[in-house]
Amino acid sequence: ALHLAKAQDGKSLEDFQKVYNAIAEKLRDEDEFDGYIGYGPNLVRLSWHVSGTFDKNDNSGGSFGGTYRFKKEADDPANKGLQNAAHFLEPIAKKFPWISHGDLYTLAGVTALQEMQGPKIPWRPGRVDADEKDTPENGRLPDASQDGSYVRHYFGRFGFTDQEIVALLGAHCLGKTHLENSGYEGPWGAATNTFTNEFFVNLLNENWKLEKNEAGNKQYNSEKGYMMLPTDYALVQDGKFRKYVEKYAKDQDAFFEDFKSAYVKLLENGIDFGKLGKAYVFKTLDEQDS
Ligand code: HEM
Ligand SMILES: Nc1c(Br)cnc2ccccc12
Repeated sequence: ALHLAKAQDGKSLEDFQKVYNAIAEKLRDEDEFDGYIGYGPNLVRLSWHVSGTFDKNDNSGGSFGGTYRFKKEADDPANKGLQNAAHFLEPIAKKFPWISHGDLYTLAGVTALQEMQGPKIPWRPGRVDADEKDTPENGRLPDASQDGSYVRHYFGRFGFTDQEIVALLGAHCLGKTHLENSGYEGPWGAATNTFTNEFFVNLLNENWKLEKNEAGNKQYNSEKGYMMLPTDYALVQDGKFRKYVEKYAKDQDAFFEDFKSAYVKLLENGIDFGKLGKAYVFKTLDEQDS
C-alpha cells in the first residue's frame, strides 16, 4: 500500500518557508562550491536520487522514508558526489529537528530549483522517517551509458511517459559531471546554476562527437566544450523522445510547466497525501526582500 503522509504537528507554510529560507541563504553564502557553480545542482540531484529508488511494483524505495541517511544508500556508487549535498543539509536538519529527512531532501531540491530561477514547484510535507531495514538496495539508479529504449524502460518503473522523461532530463541544464564521481567529465566552462531550456537547445544545435573520455567511457562532446551523456543524446536519437526535445527547445514556458509536473510526480511517487490539504508554493528570497 502507498505510504500515508503524516502532518507535522502544527507546522504550517510559515514554518516550511523558514526552512526554505535557511537553505536559500546558505546557497547564497556558499557560492564558491564546485568552481562557483554552488550547491544548487547537487541538491537537485540529491532530491532526484532519493526519489529515484522508488519501485511502483512493490512500492519500495522513494523519497518517503528518508533512507538516504543510512550508509547503505549513501554509499551506493551511483550516489558518489552527493555527500556534498548531504553535508550542506546537516546544519539545516539541526536547526529544524522537527522536519523529516524525506521532507528535507525534497524541499532542498525545490528550494534550489526556485532559487536558480526555475519554475515554482508546489510541495507537500508529510514524509515519515523509515527504519534502516527499509533502505532499498543499491542499483536502482540509472546507467548513463545506455540508449533510448533503456531510458524508456527504466522510467517505466515509475510510470513516466516519454514527455515526462524528456522534461525531467532537462534538469541536466544544471551543474556538471565529475570524472571522480561518475566517470564522465564536463561541460567545460559552460556548467550553469540557472534553470533554462538550454539542455534541449544544445542537444539540437551543437555538433556532437562521440569520444572516449579519460576514464574510458564514451560521451558526446561539442567544439564549444559542452557534453552529453549517452542517455542524454538518446533523446535526439529516439524519434518519440526527439519530438519533445524540439518542443522544449522552442518553448521554455512549456518546458517549465512540464518539468514542474514531472518533478512533483517524481518527488511524491508512492505517497498518499490524502486530505492533508493543498501543496505549498514558497516565495523565493528575492520575492521576500521587497
Ligand atoms: C537517465 C537518467 C539519468 C542519468 C543516467 C543521469 C546521470 C547523471 C550523471 C552521470 C551525472 C554526473 C554526476 C557527477 O559526475 O557528479 C548527473 C548529474 C546531474 N543530474 Fe542526472 N541523470 C539522470 C536523470 C536526472 C534527473 C531526472 C534529474 C533531476 C530531475 C537529474 C539531475 C542532475 C543534476 C542537477 C546533475 C548535476 C549534479 C552536480 O552538478 O553536482 N538527472 N546525472
Ligand atoms: N551540464 C550538462 C550537460 Br550541457 C549535459 N549533460 C549533463 C549531464 C549531467 C550533468 C550535467 C550535464
